Amino acid sequence: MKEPAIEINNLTVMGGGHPLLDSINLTINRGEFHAVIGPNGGGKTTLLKVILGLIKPDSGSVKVFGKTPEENRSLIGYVPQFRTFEFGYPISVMEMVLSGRMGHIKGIRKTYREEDIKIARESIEILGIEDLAERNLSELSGGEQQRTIIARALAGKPEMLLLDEPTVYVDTPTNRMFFKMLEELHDMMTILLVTHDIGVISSNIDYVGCLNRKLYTHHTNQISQDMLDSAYKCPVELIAHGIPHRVFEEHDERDNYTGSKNSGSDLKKER
Ligand SMILES: Nc1ncnc2c1ncn2[C@@H]1O[C@H](COP(=O)(O)OP(=O)(O)OP(=O)(O)O)[C@@H](O)[C@H]1O
Repeated sequence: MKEPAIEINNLTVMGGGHPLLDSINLTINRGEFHAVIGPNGGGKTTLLKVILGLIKPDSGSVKVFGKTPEENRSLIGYVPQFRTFEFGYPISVMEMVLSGRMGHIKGIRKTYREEDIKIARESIEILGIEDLAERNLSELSGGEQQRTIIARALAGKPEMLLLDEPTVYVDTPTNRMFFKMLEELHDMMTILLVTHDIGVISSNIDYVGCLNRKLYTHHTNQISQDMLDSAYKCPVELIAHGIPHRVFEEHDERDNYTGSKNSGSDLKKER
């Protein structure tokens, strides 16, 4: 029987007098890989923060592995947006990854134990960045920094990984490696990835949701133009099954877009 990792029912979150999330329903079962796409400001980060228990719903309910988000937050590994990190600090990769153990050390004096160091090393190995362990974070490439902050999330020994715009600062080859790595992580845990970049949606994702205050979940990893239209309200790039295979809708800049023009099968150009 399927065990829900996340169960969200009729969730509404208000901000500035408006709904930031409006009557959201979402179930993610253990072991699934979900992606939520949507435009900037569509509510993706807000959704992740509700799952983490950092933002309280105005109405509706959220369960994380059957309990409140606060009760089970330690089961979640959170990879926040890159811009929330200060990579200029003189801190090594190992130190950064070890900081992911903080929540697991009891007491006021936070001293890393041998077990913490062992788990941090394992996380570094999973991400394949052993060679970088003693390097300063500020010297690394965007892709290497990306691996480091994911290793930090893994150091908390999560059962689910939440990733917020994980590919913003990485180039296409790094993106491909990133998805290969996520595929491997998917064998170990449940994953929810949110992004405004539909180019990151790959064939190993089980379900795609489109979020723009309201959430539309699709039981497919193929994004259709209608799905995008409902979330973005304007023509955007469409990616077909598999990362390198991109399809673009014809887009006339002079058009004032008012709604759905093409179905997925009307797509014409291919690179
Ligand atoms: N505390 C708040 N009060 C009022 N409005 C807020 C609050 N927090 C966020 N917002 C607004 O809610 C909307 C959703 O923000 P959120 O960060 O969830 O979007 P997002 O989809 O993650 O965007 P991006 O892709 O740009 O990161 C934005 O318009 C933002 O300005």
